[in-house]
Amino acid sequence: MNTSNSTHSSAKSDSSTSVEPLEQRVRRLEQEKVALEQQIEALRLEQALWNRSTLAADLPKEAPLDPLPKVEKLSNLEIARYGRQLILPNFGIQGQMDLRNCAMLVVGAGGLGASCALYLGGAGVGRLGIVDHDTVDISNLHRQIIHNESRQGMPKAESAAISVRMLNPLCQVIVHNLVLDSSNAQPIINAYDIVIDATDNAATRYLLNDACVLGGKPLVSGSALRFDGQLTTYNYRGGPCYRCLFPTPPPAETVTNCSDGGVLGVVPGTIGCLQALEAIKIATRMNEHDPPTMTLFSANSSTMFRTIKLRKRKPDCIVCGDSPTIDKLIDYVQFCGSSATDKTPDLFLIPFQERLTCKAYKSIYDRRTPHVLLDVREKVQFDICSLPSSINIPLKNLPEHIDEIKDQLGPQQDRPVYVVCRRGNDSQPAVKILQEYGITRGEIKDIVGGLEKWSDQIDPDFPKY
Ligand SMILES: Nc1ncnc2c1ncn2[C@@H]1O[C@H](COP(=O)(O)OP(=O)(O)OP(=O)(O)O)[C@@H](O)[C@H]1O
Ligand SMILES: [Zn+2]
Repeated sequence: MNTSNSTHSSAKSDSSTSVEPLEQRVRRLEQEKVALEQQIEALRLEQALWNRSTLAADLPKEAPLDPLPKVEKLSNLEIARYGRQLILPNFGIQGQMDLRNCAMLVVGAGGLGASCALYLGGAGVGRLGIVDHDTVDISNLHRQIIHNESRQGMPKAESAAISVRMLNPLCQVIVHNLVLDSSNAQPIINAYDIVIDATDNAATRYLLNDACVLGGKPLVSGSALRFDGQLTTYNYRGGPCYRCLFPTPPPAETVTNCSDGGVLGVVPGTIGCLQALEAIKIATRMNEHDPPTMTLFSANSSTMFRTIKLRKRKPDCIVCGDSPTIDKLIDYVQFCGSSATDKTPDLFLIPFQERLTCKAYKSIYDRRTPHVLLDVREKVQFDICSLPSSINIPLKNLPEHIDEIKDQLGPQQDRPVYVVCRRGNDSQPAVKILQEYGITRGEIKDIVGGLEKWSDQIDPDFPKY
């Protein structure tokens, strides 16, 4: 051991004193130049973070219709960066080259897309497209860790691209700051090898499914809500497409999003990581012969993960079957009854004369007119914030608690009842229920726009969540 070491070091010192051949010197300097250029690029990105407009202007905005240039050799910088995964058996140089030569599209830079895009960028995907139409909001940051406090109001696709480029300047990131819909999806999807569905709405799920079937792309799909998540790869190696499993969309009113249902931040973070893993496995052909599966995650259960084997594609599926009837993208807003941008639509279930504006309620409140203020949100929300002297009975429990309201109506049972909720949607069916029970001789009205509008129009100190 000692002997061999000393031989090595003496050989080294010999070579360091000898003159380096010109050709070798040129090669070495060229490599150093590339490494320095990459370092300059990383520093420039860091500096540009403080100058948003410079960086934003610099990001590629169009779908790259040119194919990703194929490389056949990793640079020394790449070998240093990806060393820990390069030494993995069954991954190695070939796996890294496969990633380097792969273009992936992450649709949605929200809860799922945040962890997914960061891990894909970090792993060394050659080209990463990021689609999102929305901007960064403070309420995103508990889970969408690709964004940060200083990027509030910035387009999410841009913010996500900055984070990925700062993590790994070798990954080419393409920003698609747009609503992906039938008019633009197909050429964008066709420009990538693998598509990741990190969105949150039915219209986009069906759109992505059909575009991936028509474009022949695997679709790594994830979802997360509250404490639960789900992961499936569609349209891959003879497995089913999303329509094979879910031929019709759920009724729009039964779909809950994170804003209404809540979500624990690490849940989409976990599913997003698994989506990145699935995409890496596809790109590098790992576990090629595994059957198609659906993985269910539940943070609340002791086992947490459950994997179900899926059947092959359905021969009678209208998009991936033997005789498909869908041969181009359709109107997914009409098909699903809701659009990608409908966050929480305002419902109009009762006539306007049976409703109160926030300003009208404020004057009733200021005049101290006797009344009952009924808050029909869930208790967990009522505990966050509430208006003074309101009573809390959640909408779903209302029929069993009618007597509690009657107790508040005064000796003549004639006090008006005003109903409030978070956004002015649940308060309307509550008014209908109270009317059916005929609980008061006074008026029954709800507050338009609910507590969110109260915060916007009356009391800016009232919290919004
Ligand atoms: N068709 C689409 N085109 C572009 N972006 C989309 C499309 N559909 C969904 N998205 C994006 O996917 C992301 C999904 O993220 P997530 O489920 O975490 O919800 P969110 O809208 O960020 O948050 P919240 O529901 O709390 O307001 C969002 O950023 C949304 O803008
Ligand atoms: Zn199908």
